[in-house]
Amino acid sequence: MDCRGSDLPPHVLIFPFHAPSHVGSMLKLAELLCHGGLHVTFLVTQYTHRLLLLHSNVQSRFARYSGFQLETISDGLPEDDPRSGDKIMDLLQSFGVTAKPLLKEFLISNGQQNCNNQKPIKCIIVDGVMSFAIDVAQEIGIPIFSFRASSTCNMWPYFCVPKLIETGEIPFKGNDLDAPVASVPGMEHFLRRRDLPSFFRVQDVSDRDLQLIFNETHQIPRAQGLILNTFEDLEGPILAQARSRCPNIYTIGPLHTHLKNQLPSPISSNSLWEEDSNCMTWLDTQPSKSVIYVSFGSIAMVTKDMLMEFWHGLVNSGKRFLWVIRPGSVIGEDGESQTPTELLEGTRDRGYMVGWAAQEEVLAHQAIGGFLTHSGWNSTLESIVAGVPMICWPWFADQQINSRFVGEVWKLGLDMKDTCDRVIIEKMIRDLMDERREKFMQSADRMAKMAKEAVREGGSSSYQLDRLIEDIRLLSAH
Ligand SMILES: O=c1ccn([C@@H]2O[C@H](COP(=O)(O)OP(=O)(O)O[C@H]3O[C@H](CO)[C@@H](O)[C@H](O)[C@H]3O)[C@@H](O)[C@H]2O)c(=O)[nH]1
Ligand SMILES: C[C@H]1CC[C@@H]2C(C(=O)O)=CO[C@@H](O)[C@@H]21
Repeated sequence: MDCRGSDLPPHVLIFPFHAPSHVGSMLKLAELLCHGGLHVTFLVTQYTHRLLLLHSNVQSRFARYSGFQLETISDGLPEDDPRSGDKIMDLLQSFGVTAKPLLKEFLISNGQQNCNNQKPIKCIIVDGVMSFAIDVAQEIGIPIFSFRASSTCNMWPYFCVPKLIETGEIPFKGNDLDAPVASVPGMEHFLRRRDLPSFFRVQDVSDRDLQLIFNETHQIPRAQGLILNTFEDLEGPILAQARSRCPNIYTIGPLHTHLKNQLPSPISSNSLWEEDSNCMTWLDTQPSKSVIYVSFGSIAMVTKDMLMEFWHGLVNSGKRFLWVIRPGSVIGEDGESQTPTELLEGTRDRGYMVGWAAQEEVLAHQAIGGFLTHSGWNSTLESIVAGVPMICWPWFADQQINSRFVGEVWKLGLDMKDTCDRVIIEKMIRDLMDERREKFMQSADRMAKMAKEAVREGGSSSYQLDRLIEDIRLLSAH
């Protein structure tokens, strides 16, 4: 039987980069599209597939959608390669080379298959850092949308790179990272060199990583549209700038809240590590808003010295803390060093450490009063929705600019970039949790309300998601 002309729903391929949080947010998008009546094939690397089956609830969650399937592709690496966070840019570069021919082969063979109660794939949603898929889609003649997993405030400066070079603002002259940056429209009043995405801190603008993300960003307008995990009330002014380059932007975030609003079932877990649920029991025994939650996401790595600065700062602050130390995230960890007694005692009395937690649930817990974060975009959105003020310790990429927006534009917390010092950490924790708490809580409550409003029926993100689904239907019909 040939299903091409049947009234089956359009069939979309969703293809994320294999960084865990990109897979996580695009799975949320996949679930929203399935819920909206589309058929979805989700393409992940074999490595990610194995971890998803081991630690997430993807299989049970998607079992209710007959039109969903998980397919795999190679990332070209040996199975035992650690795929560690500090190699992420190498992984991104090599994936483009490996995956491009495989994607083409996959799409051609899908188009030749007989009907399996599904139409052939007629639309692609690809990660906004994998523009090779735009080439493939155009060669085959399939419409394609780009999904950039990071913030608009991160993406926009890449569009301004030619201007920044022309005005001599990059590469930076001298060592003053506090010098203002004038050539990113919409950010003139608060952007300093140190706030630009980390790849801008180069001696030479032909630097591989800056060029890589610059090129990826400049390919996005070739797609039919750009999907962003953000909402109009959060990034409106910068979205207006971005629309001058990408006129068709769908702002459908925060995705995790959007999903929860449409499917009031238990939280979707996209974990690639085993979640430690005991920390939730520990949190249940802590007073309201007394605990600072510490996590640096799925890519960041810290040295042992940094780890010790954080540990001293946390213990010396006298506050309770829940700290995620992801397996493999401490550089050179051999487990042999002696931990000072005062740290062990301070942790026993007031702390809890885990390898991985159910972060959305943690942030929503009544005991959480602050978040010491690396300012990854998903963590930032999750904190915003939970109304939890942040201390930002950006590690790389978009985190440097997200943290500036958190501290200076949205007034949702403190920016601690470019230092890792126990005294500063202790002081910032006290500021966030005690001295300046009231002020941060006011802005946090206000922004949390706007985020929830955006995904309600009639809200901006809800409207944009409907528009996206409708556009996919229209474009896939041809
Ligand atoms: O114990 C934990 C720690 C984290 N998370 C989840 O992991 C995700 C982390 O995502 P994010 O905050 O975006 O950080 P990264 O994993 O570092 O994400 C990469 O991808 C993001 C999207 O492009 C960028 O914004 C980041 O800078 C980049 O490092 C979030 O959904 C968290 O809820 C857990 O579930 N449990
Ligand atoms: C793989 C990382 C390099 C750049 C990507 C990014 C972005 O600029 O969109 C942010 O953080 C990362 O996850 C991506």
